[in-house]
Amino acid sequence: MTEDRAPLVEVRGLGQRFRAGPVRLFGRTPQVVAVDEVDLRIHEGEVVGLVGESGCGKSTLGRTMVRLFEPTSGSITFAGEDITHVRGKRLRELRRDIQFIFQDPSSSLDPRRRIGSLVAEGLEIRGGIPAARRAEMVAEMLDRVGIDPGMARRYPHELSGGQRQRIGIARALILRPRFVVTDEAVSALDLSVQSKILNLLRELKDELKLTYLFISHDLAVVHHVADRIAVMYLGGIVELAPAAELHRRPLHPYTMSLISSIPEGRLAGTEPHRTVRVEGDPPSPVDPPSGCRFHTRCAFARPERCATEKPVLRQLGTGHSVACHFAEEIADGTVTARSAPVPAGPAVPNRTVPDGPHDKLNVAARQLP
Ligand SMILES: Nc1ncnc2c1ncn2[C@@H]1O[C@H](COP(=O)(O)OP(=O)(O)OP(=O)(O)O)[C@@H](O)[C@H]1O
Repeated sequence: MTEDRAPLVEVRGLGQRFRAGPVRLFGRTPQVVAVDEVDLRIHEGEVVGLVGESGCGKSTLGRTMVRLFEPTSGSITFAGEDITHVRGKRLRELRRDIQFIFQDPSSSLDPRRRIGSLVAEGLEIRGGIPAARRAEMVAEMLDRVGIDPGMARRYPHELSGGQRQRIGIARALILRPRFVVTDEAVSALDLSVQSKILNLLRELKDELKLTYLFISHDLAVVHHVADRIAVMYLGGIVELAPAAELHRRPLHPYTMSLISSIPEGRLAGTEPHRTVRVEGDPPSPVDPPSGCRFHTRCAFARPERCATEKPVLRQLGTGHSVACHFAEEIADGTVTARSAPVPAGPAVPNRTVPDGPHDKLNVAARQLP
């Protein structure tokens, strides 16, 4: 992706904190640091995938970017306009250009309203479109997302999960937005339905010239649709690279662990270079670890540096950035895993590893003390 043209969406130092519990009169009220100083640029026509474990802040980042939340720090620029704090009329106008597709269409579709009326909602709010034209536009959009326009009089509960997600997509796209955030858009669906919805999203992107931030906890799903992938851990982006490059040459131990956990065969055309396992749950975002937030689970961590100094996201190749102090050394094998024998349990299968420096690093990580 060319980096020199102006991005459609850009966030700088974006932060989102939530209060965690009641306000304390004395001492600091605890806060969840859901998104921590994120920088990200998304170009027109691009699909950027955002992956990471549950609770790492993906949804919050996506919702903040489309201004469902007002950020607590940093800035958001859309098509050259600073939209960080826009409100009222301008924020409502922005809804034409920026939309969000939710994971669970059932909960975002009012069960008392008919499909046609649900899809037309954005047009009604926008106003100025005669009812007959609105009905036409709804029929066209339903047809476009693979729903028979004759079903416009049905209610959401009469549809399957996949059909409901198609309605969710139609609702988001009826105003012809330019930027769409999809949040776990296929996670609640059966595998066979997932691939149909992913194909639909891809076709619509080309046809309607959309730009996506595609959020999913599933790296294999993201790999199918994304041009670039951002890997998120405990509020921050730890690696960002073109999709193929990320799978060929992951540089962050956390990304390696995500790739290692994908069952063989789900990532066509890629071979994991090593097996890196990460154990335990992520630490609490209320009290995140010092230094590198991943150091408490990283087999390569050198506490003297990793526990004290926060790594910045730095570029290590064309369009490939990583936030790890030792990325080069891990890649060339001069920093190896502080690995102990893998605890008893099912062995991690060794996979076919291509020649190269990564061969040295077929390790299984354990949780560090
Ligand atoms: N409105 C809120 N108030 C307080 N804490 C919140 C709020 N929304 C999110 N959080 C917290 O912020 C952190 C990030 O949550 P978020 O939902 O963004 O993560 P996620 O990566 O999208 O996970 P999931 O896929 O499970 O939704 C979590 O610790 C979550 O509990």
